[in-house]
Amino acid sequence: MLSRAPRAIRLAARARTAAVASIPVPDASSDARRGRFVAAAAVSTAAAAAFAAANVAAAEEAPAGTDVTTPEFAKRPNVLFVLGGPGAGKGTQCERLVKECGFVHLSAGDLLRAERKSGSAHGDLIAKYILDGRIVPVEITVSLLAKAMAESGRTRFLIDGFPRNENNFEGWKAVMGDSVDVEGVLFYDVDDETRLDRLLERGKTSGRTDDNADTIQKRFRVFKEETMPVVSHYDKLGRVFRIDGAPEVDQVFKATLRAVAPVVKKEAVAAAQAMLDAADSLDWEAYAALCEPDMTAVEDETHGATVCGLEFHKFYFDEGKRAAEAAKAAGKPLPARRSAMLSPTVSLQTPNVAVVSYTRAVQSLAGTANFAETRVFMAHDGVWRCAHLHRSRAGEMPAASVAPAGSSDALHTPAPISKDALDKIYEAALRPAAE
Ligand SMILES: Nc1ncnc2c1ncn2[C@@H]1O[C@H](COP(=O)(O)OP(=O)(O)OP(=O)(O)O)[C@@H](O)[C@H]1O
Ligand SMILES: O=c1ccn([C@@H]2O[C@H](COP(=O)(O)O)[C@@H](O)[C@H]2O)c(=O)[nH]1
Repeated sequence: MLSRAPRAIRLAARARTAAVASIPVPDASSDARRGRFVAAAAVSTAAAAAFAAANVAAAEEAPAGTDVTTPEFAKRPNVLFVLGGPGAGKGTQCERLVKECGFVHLSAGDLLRAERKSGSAHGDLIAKYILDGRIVPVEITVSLLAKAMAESGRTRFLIDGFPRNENNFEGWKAVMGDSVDVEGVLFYDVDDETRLDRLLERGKTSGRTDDNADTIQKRFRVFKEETMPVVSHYDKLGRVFRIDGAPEVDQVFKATLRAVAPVVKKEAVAAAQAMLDAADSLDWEAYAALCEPDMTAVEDETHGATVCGLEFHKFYFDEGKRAAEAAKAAGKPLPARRSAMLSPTVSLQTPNVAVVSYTRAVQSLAGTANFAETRVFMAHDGVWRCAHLHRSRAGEMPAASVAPAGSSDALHTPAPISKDALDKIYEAALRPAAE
């Protein structure tokens, strides 16, 4: 479940990185090949095999049954690409997002500079490309990103300064496939003149070989000609969060927080849905991983009292499991339950506190019961946990008079919620009226 995700990502990325590392990297003179997706095709074949191997390995390590109701989205890391011309303030804003929202910041440029310094076999090549303001072969960059993502053990990333061109974009897709959710692009818009001033100023102390007037002009040209088409691609998909990066840093950060709010809200809804799935499948381990240890709760079962801690809730999981085992032993139909989240709204109190309210419709053969639920979530290092739950019964409908024959067994394993259904949930959850 959620707590296991980083391990699965680690396994997948380890295999991917190994596959990418084995791809020969052309030397700096073979520029004619760049931009024609040759590298991407090479990455693709190796990565496909690596992916299959990593996914099998991850599945083999999974405790039996824990994956039954984990929606796909809950297992995948979220990625926001951060783009903008050189000197637009990407790194500055990412640093603030790390501090205030628990994102992991991976600057492709920083990773390349570190790789160069590490004495890697690609060191000279990287140094030459950076000095020329050109884009380093995608095999190197993607493998560094995949490795860093895996090593972080986390699931919420800002990938800064990447993808820099179409070839980068194809290389990323070939290696990452559907294993991550790219939420979109944070795009910092700042005119050339301002950025040039900033970079020349930064160049006085940065020690960067490319913070000089000559290389800066080359970088500006590469940005316009190669990176802007990637931004346009995401623009057409409605996935560019455009931010005016010209005002002072604090003001830009306010706009940045507004831009990331939909992504943050989506995560909170996903955490709530994962809790419902865990409850339906009586998966205590998964449920507990989504709770603060001192979670408070008011629900019909507490008769108006506020309970604190997890023991109260664990009782129902333990008893539910016992009832299921007893039913199985007696050859009776297994009890089954499935929850759907209806009309969710999310209110972000801070970037790390979200109030998720919805109607929970619980289906079982005994009938359908609706509950009004509110869950308050807190994020630590980008991981959401429930700090408070309020549930009230909101309506009930008795069982349909005729249940389809044999349906009880089929229902025992609740079907994972579909991507389409989730998209609808998110659409509803992210309506501005929720604020
Ligand atoms: N809003 C701002 N107003 C004024 N200066 C800024 C602002 N944002 C960043 N800076 C300064 O501009 C310089 C470039 O910022 P930063 O390194 O964040 O840009 P970047 O987009 O990451 O650049 P690059 O792509 O070249 O790495 C830094 O010296 C930074 O302190
Ligand atoms: O994906 C990438 C990112 C960076 N590069 C090279 O590094 C420099 C500096 O990048 P910054 O984002 O400004 O730190 C860039 O001009 C490229 O030469 C890259 O090739 N691919």
